[in-house]
Amino acid sequence: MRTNEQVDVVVVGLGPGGEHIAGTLAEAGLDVVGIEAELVGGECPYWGCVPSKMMIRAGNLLAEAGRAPALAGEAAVAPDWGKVSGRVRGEATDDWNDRVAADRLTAKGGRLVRGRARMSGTRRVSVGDQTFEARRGVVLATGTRPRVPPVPGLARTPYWTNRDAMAAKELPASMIVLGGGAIGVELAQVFARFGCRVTVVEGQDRLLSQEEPEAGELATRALRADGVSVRTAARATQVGHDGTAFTVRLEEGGEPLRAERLLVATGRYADLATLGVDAVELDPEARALHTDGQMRAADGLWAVGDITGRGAFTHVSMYQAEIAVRDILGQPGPDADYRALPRVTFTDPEIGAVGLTERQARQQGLRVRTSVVPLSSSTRGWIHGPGGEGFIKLVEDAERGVLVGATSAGPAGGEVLYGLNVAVHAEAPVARLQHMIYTYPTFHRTIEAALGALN
Ligand SMILES: Cc1cc2nc3c(=O)[nH]c(=O)nc-3n(C[C@H](O)[C@H](O)[C@H](O)COP(=O)(O)OP(=O)(O)OC[C@H]3O[C@@H](n4cnc5c(N)ncnc54)[C@H](O)[C@@H]3O)c2cc1C
Ligand SMILES: NC(=O)c1ccc[n+]([C@@H]2O[C@H](COP(=O)([O-])OP(=O)(O)OC[C@H]3O[C@@H](n4cnc5c(N)ncnc54)[C@H](O)[C@@H]3O)[C@@H](O)[C@H]2O)c1
Repeated sequence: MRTNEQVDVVVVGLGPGGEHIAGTLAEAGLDVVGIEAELVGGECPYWGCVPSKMMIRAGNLLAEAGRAPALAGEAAVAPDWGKVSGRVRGEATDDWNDRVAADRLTAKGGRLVRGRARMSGTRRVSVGDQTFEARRGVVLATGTRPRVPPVPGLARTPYWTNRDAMAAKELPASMIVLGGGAIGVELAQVFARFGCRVTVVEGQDRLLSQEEPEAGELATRALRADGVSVRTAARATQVGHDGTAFTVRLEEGGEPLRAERLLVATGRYADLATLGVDAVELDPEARALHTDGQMRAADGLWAVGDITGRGAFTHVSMYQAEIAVRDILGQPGPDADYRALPRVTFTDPEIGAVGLTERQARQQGLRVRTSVVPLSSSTRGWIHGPGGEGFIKLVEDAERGVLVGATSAGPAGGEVLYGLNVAVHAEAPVARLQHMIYTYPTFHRTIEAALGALN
């Protein structure tokens, strides 16, 4: 039987952004329905950030043990993927059970409805036989799905996406990774450290192609040091599977690549068509839902997270969620500001970046000064020895004398990034940063050297 119900707010998709909005608005006393097709919590805790970082923590331990002979003496380790998959299953994902997250929402006063929802009009959402009319409005926070490129043969094979990789109880003996972006490089390194023979096939001429060239070069060196075969500017022209192994033919010719598993990590897309956004006169073919600074996508409609195309990161989703909550509650607050958007690729070494790359800054017509200083030139980098590779790169808008972008790569590169994140966000004058006291002997002292080297 079809039912129609009025509530204050409907949140579609309960990943990091949607769950935060639904819970906070319910705590504020609104009548909130959160609709989730799969697991409350979304991609990040079950198939993304959390399990992948658990794997990386384990892989980094093995790598550190491998550095012991040069610095501290023999350290014997025997990699055991069972420990990693056991922790992912038991601690991170509760065996892919969202009971705790679902209870958290209801404890805050929100109502959870399970199912795949569609927009059916302005402030109207349908799921199964139910239609909800939202007095205040609807929030779309449905995230993204893996984009599978149209390589001939690929669709017919049992390829893996991030979800299969996160759930793997056993490690394959060999794996081809299609795509050398964040997912590709992080997982390639972890799997290689546990003994899997990995080949990364990246279409662009470097890994992490959206970051600085120096970042891609460092990632390539790091992966190769772990035994990963890195093929850049490589286009797959045919994929096959013979029941046991995958073959990938490359445009450049030669013997096809062969491996037990194939991981597709070639980016993600927002599925606006099945979400029915045409019911509110938005373009179902668009790459993302465009919003204004208060996360409004249309009358009575807000959107947050990956779906907005402003950076597919949990911290972006949470940041936008805070703004949407304020706006829905009628509280004033600043517009979303993406000038100092930080991101960290958790390879070893970590590669963090904030704001614009040098290329983006020049494309914006800025008069740019830059510097690149290796960590090895700092006392701490030299002390660290093996595993201490990294650099600081700065991008300054020379006209205004402020940093507009920076990259921090190295051990704890993502943590060192924080100071640069503040500098870009607060538009701290370079002249003031040059006369600050930097703790000795830290990795972040390299920032002082890089400020002095700007030209
Ligand atoms: C392997 C991997 C590693 C990552 N590592 C990091 C990291 O280290 N740091 C970081 O910041 N980010 C990382 N990310 C990205 C991060 O996971 C995403 O940016 C984040 O999860 C996006 O949050 P979201 O709120 O947009 O929605 P999502 O987490 O994508 O959740 C959306 C939810 O909506 C539901 N949904 C979709 N359609 C419907 C519908 N029609 N009706 C009802 N429900 C629906 C889905 O089932 C899902 O639960 C990683 C991603 C991957 C894949
Ligand atoms: N540490 C983190 O914060 C983290 C980690 C993993 C994922 N993520 C998020 O998840 C998103 C998705 O990750 P991703 O790695 O799938 O996407 P991505 O956009 O980061 O990288 C995809 C890569 O695949 C390449 N590619 C595309 N088509 C190809 C083809 N046919 N053959 C070979 N290469 C091809 C692209 O050139 C690109 O380098 C990321 O954009 C990121 O926002 C974040």
